[in-house]
Amino acid sequence: MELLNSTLKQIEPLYEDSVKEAVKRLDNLAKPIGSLGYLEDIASKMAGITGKVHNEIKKKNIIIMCADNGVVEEGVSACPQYITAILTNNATKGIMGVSVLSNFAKSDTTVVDIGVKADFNDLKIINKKIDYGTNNMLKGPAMTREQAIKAIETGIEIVDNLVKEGYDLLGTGELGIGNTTTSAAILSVLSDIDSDIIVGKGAGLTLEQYENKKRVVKKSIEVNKPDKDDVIDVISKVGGFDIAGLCGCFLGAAKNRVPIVIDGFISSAAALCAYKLNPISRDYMFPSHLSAEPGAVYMMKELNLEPMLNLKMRLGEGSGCPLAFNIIEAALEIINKMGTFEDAMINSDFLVDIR
Ligand SMILES: O=C(O)c1ccc[n+]([C@@H]2O[C@H](COP(=O)([O-])O)[C@@H](O)[C@H]2O)c1
Ligand SMILES: Cc1cc2nc[nH]c2cc1C
Repeated sequence: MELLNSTLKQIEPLYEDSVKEAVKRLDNLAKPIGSLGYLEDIASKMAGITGKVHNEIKKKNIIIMCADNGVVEEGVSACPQYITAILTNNATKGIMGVSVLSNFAKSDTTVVDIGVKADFNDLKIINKKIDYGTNNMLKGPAMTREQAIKAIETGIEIVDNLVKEGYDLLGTGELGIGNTTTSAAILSVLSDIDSDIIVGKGAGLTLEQYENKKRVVKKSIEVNKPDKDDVIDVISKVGGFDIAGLCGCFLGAAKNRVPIVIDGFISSAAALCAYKLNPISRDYMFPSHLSAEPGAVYMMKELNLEPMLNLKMRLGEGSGCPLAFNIIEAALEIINKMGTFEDAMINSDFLVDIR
């Protein structure tokens, strides 16, 4: 609890002076004011994070938290539980969606076993297992309060280490069969929105399975009665180790003043938990895309963030992060390299006075 508490205390707002300075420079560039839209917001937010108008990304990393969910025994996913272990094992082999896109964006990945129901012999998978999956939240709390805190602190530690290694742009991803169910439950509790309009088909469900998933989410909330004002209570009762770990990543990134990208529905649930634990942590978040999962739009509303892209993606894994990395780096190129109106005038001094 000490690491979580100290992290929450150390999170500070953006450097407003640097934001203002960046906006001033952007307004002076050779373009109509505001015409580069969201790219300008990204560039000025980056200035607020680092305290510098000019920024350059040196090393990028996507943290993939992998965990199993006990609620899968209720038939909430199209996939059997062992798929989580297979996906986790393949996440270090360069063939998964996130791996390919991450390589394309010249990013690294960090694969963390925070609670998969299997053991791995691949040393590239970081073993931070809290337990072999959570308990079935339909029958009681998914995990203990201590486990939730330990998982959040694991995420903070992973980020602390990556920052020490020189990573200056982070992404968040996950692998975990059943985690769209836990994410929907978390969002419903934290937002007071009826879970029926949040629950989606996740990795794919028949209509009958979908109706069952809605029942399971609603009943799990009824059974556990999570306290919406106590985020740790919500995570421990209806969350997962992956969401808790990613929540820690968002808090750790904010503490270290490092930008961190949100991927899809599950990653957004973790971001929302971090935001509720310390609202300032949101200043360090960049939402990559709007997941096709129906609850994703409510996640963004609750966070009051606007995703950069809408590609109808619903893969998870962190697959939206490399795309956002490219956009963030493009925004930095603009503020670093575009000329001002003054530069444009100097370049044109061969013209006779046409004013
Ligand atoms: O992040 C998303 O937007 C997203 C939407 C649908 C599915 N997923 C991925 O699919 C898995 C969860 O789906 P499900 O149906 O088992 O809850 C998990 O491994 C996620 O990475 C991810
Ligand atoms: C079934 C399946 C679920 C996934 N969740 C994230 N990536 C995935 C890839 C597959 C193949």
